[in-house]
Amino acid sequence: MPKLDSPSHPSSWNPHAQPHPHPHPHPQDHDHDHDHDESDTVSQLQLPPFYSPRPIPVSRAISELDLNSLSSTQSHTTMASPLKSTTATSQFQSELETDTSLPGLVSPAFTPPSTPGASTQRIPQPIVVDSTVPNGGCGQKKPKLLEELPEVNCVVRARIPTTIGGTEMFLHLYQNSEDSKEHLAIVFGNGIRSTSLDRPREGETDMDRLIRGAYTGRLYPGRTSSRAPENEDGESPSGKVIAQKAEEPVLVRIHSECYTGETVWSARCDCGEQLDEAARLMSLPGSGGGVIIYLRQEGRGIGLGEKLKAYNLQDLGSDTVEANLLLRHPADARSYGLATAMLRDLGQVDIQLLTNNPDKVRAVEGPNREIVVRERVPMIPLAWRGKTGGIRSQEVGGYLKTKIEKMGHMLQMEEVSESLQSTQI
Ligand SMILES: Nc1nc2c(ncn2[C@@H]2O[C@H](COP(=O)(O)OP(=O)(O)OP(=O)(O)O)[C@@H](O)[C@H]2O)c(=O)[nH]1
Repeated sequence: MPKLDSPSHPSSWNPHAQPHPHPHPHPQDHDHDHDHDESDTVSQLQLPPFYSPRPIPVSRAISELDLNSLSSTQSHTTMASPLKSTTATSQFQSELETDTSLPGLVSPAFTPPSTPGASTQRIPQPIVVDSTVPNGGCGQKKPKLLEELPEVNCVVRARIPTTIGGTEMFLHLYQNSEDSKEHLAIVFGNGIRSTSLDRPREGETDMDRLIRGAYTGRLYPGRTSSRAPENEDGESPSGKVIAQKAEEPVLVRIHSECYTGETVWSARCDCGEQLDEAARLMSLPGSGGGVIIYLRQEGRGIGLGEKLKAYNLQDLGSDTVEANLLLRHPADARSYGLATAMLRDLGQVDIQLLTNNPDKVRAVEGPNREIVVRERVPMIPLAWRGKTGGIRSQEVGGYLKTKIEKMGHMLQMEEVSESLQSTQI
């Protein structure tokens, strides 16, 4: 039975407490997939005193960063040669191929942002990764994983026509053996099915199956059978369904909930933009579709309330990692075992992962490499690519800088520097 959530943080603080070297994890995350060595991180940090964070405004703190001293060659991707993606869509592929100045594999160089009219419409090139070898393009850290994957069960799915060029997706809602949250799989493509959803339930009727989404083909008024007629082609009169490409790794994004970035227009992070961009790529004609695993681990697993406290600490001068530690949480309290189990349930074992986070690559592969990440597609902020609609703020610049410097995210630092310098609040 799913366990109920319980507060993960003591209600009272010890004003003399230092950031805890082994902070109490989020209840969902007791498998400690994520192996940040917090004690190391804490000892390396020049943390402000608990009750007296740096008494300077965050905007000034960021503008005072020594941007020139930042390494522009930081790289975690050291595979020997760029391999052309086997999975990119025809449009995706042609965008890549026409871009003759595409970045190299090791440290992709991107168009400096913020030059009006200089938009190149580039999209990031997939990078081959291999977690079984050192320097395989996904960091060195071995995540601590549960020995067995959690159980997951897709209880319902429904067709959702989207605002993204009329493309349709199927929203799958899961229950699991680890927590009581409603984790989701957003599936673009008509060939991807959930094994647990399709499994017959004792005593259910065809109408029960139709209502919980365990049908083939399409629903229409008056339909009574959960099995589609043989000749049904899966097209709807109003929507576009992306056809999955057989035998090719599907594009996957594992996304953690961010109420602030996805719902209330926060410019503190790039979460909303990343979700939109993942959906856009999976909606491209010929893309083969894709899966967004949407995990309810708000605030890197510490919950919304604690994240809001962390934002106040950030306004008082801490960065995103320091703020978590000051609140006695890990820098990152997330795990990805549920994502691994959900992807397996959806029949996706070879994947192309949209991420900059090296720990995600290793963690989603699971304790016995139940999933294999074949390629990583970097998530380059739109603003850095000269695209419109990208998030520009001092806060997001500082946030990305910290993710690169302290969390090992595979983005180039010089781009953050340029982005920060050109920021208009
Ligand atoms: N604690 C904390 N969480 C934050 C902050 N800003 C964003 N988040 C959370 O960070 C998470 C971002 O998750 P993702 O975008 O899936 O992943 P990521 O680790 O950034 O890696 P990518 O795959 O490269 O995007 C979400 O759960 C956000 O709510 C912050 O300042 N503090």
